[in-house]
Amino acid sequence: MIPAAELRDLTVDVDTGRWSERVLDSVRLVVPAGRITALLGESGCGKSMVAAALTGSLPSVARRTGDVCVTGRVGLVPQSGVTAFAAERTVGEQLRGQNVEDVCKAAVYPMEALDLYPHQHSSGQIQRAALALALLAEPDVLVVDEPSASLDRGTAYEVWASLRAYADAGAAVLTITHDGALLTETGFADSMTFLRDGRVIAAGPPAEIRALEDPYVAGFFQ
Ligand SMILES: Nc1ncnc2c1ncn2[C@@H]1O[C@H](COP(=O)(O)OP(=O)(O)OP(=O)(O)O)[C@@H](O)[C@H]1O
Repeated sequence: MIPAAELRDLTVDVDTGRWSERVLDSVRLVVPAGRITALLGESGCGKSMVAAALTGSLPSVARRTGDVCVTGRVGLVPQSGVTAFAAERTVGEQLRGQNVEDVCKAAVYPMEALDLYPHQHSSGQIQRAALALALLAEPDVLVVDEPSASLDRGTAYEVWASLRAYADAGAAVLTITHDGALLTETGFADSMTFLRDGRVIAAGPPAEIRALEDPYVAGFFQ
């Protein structure tokens, strides 16, 4: 299996001048092509920092050691979809390309909303617009921060199914999520990695992870 993206002993420290913190500590993570790798963990444990490291967008106050290896082009769907768009132009003006209809369908984005400005969307709608925007660029490595956070269960299922199809077409997909239950029920994820306080505390196929008798991990499957 080809690791399209990999973190090797990644440690990230942030120092704002007023406070400093180790936000990632010796993180090892492999994101293979053709697979969905899910990253889970409590709020503030460092998931978005992993996404930032993989997409070359760590904050300026961050210092890192260790290696970040990415093969091919990487795309990011940020946690807040609205940040993927310029505020002063409609989403339709920014979602341009031959495959717009296809990517909107894959992202379950309602095309009738294309004429709206980013801030005129609901958070679930703009998140799906951001996914459509990322898919338009056909990245080899797709990092999606909370794809189903603002979605009802049915729409979340459709979005996950599209991510599954995108991985099956050959891409390496890393998804940050709290939705362990849906992922194991549907079988959409190939592997899961759990972070706690910036450290990887469990990683493996969903069935193995699900069987762990760790209250921290189990909390994500309720
Ligand atoms: N731009 C930044 N500058 C400094 N520190 C930051 C910055 N962004 C995040 N952090 C810190 O890094 C740590 C990890 O944050 P991160 O956003 O990766 O958490 P997360 O697991 O994605 O949380 P959530 O599930 O709430 O989104 C937190 O302690 C946070 O305060």
